[in-house]
Amino acid sequence: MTPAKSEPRSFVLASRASQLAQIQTYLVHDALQAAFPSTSFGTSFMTTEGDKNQSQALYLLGGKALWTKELEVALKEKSVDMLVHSLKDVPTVLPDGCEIGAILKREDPVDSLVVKEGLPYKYLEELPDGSVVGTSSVRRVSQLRRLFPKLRFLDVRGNLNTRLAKLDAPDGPFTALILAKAGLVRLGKGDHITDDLGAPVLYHAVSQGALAVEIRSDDVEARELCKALTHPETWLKCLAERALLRRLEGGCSVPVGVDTKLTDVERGADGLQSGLLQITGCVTALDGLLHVQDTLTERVHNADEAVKLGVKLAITLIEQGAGSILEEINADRAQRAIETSGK
Ligand SMILES: NCc1[nH]cc(CCC(=O)O)c1CC(=O)O
Repeated sequence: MTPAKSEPRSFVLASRASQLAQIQTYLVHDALQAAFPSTSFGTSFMTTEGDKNQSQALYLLGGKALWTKELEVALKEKSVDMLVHSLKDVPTVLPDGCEIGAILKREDPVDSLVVKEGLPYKYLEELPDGSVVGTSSVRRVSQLRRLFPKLRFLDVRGNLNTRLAKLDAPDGPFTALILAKAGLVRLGKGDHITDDLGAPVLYHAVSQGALAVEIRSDDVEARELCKALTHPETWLKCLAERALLRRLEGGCSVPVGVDTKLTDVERGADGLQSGLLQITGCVTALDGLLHVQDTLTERVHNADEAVKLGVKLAITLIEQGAGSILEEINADRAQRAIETSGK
């Protein structure tokens, strides 16, 4: 008896249900479909804990896989096959049985300033003393407080469209917001940007601007498909950045900023052979007073070497006092958790 010919497998891509997440998922979907025209790909969208808890400051919720956990459960249960994430929202340690299959070419990773509709300002320097700048990121607040001590910073939550609506609300408190450029551009809101805030003013988040696909570690077929999507330069840069963050024991909600360059790239017949990897990392105290920063540069030939450079930078930063900044933040977070638990 000949065995029944099995149906060709189809792959379901899943992400959060926010508009940005859906756009990102369709980007990955279309790239896969173009690379593998005879394979069938579908999509599925879900709400995560991070979407539901919109009231608490993000850094108080820190350390948890807020944006990824429910998705990873579905992945492990095999109800979906590939998770599409903003890599910066993906914890540096993945659950057993899950791995990053692809990292796509990075958009510009900088943060951007968006000034409230109708106001005559374009740059942070121009904002009147006491202006309220909205962001939910301790990294942005810490670094900007240091350089702009006369501005005030206020938490703003919700997906990008919600935040932009809060900014432009006539009676709202915000003069401007700081948002990742990549998200705004992907949403088609790049024209709202009044200025880019790159290094050395504002060091961006680890992996900001890069999309990643998470798969089951035992899914050989999905891994093969993912290979076609990975951008080797972005992969090396993001692995170094994630290794730095992992060694600093930070989640997505710590004041760790980076700026990474890969230059002098050597290519061979089977792709990227090596590149000169330069990574700057910084850790800034919440009040902006303490700031530790360093840069390392090395030629790297593979992921392991990129990871080692990230770890080495973390150790250098810890030697210079980054550890005590992060400990203080963890203590502050624990204290606030106690204070809010009674409410
Ligand atoms: N946590 C929110 C989040 N996650 C990824 C992006 C932007 C897109 C990206 O960095 O790839 C954003 C919005 C923001 O920080 O402004």
